[in-house]
Amino acid sequence: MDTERVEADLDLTQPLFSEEQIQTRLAEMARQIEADYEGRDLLLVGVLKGAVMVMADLSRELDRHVEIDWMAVSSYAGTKSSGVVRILKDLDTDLDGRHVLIVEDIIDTGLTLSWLVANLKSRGPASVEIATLLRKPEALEMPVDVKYVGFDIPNAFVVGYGLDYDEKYRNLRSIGTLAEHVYS
Ligand SMILES: O=P(O)(O)OC[C@H]1O[C@H](OP(=O)(O)OP(=O)(O)O)[C@H](O)[C@@H]1O
Ligand code: HPA
Ligand SMILES: [Mg+2]
Repeated sequence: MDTERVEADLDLTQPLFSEEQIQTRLAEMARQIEADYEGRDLLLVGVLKGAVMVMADLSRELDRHVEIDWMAVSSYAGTKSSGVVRILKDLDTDLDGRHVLIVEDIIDTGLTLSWLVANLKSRGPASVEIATLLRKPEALEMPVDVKYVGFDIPNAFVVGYGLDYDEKYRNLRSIGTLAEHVYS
């Protein structure tokens, strides 16, 4: 299967958001972010690897200067959150006095982001907010205060546009739900 084109896997997914729907929503979020951070420096912190596509498109939609940095944290094995968050790669940037906007692909249980927000807040930033493309309200286990949400989605495993199952499907332009028999 790995040698076949990624579209061959599309029969395993149900479409949820098209490329166009994603880009339209990101543009709306960008307008909000531009207004809210007017006159203030802004540091975008992307969470590897899932947020790569959101960061690329959201940051280019912003009509202003931003800095971009990355963290890699991991809590997932397969389709289940382990609840234990590890830093795999830390920021290169000192957060002292900075306005930080975390850019994420998805908030599922909230374990990753609740941990990450607390971690970044301990570094003396002026502010820490979250922008996520997707959120699963029914899956939330830890409360997370999210300022910018693209779409609230049902509690099913989704792939595409950065989101993976077993490191695959990240390069799909659209987002779909993965057929349950693939991972159960
Ligand atoms: O709200 P939660 O239940 O904590 O889940 C959300 C997190 O899980 C995914 O990352 P993952 O750990 O799979 O790493 P990846 O981005 O490299 O795929 C996703 O990108 C979020 O960071
Ligand atoms: O639904 C999901 N899909 C892919 N990765 C994820 N990480 C948390 N939730 C998800
Ligand atoms: Mg993942």
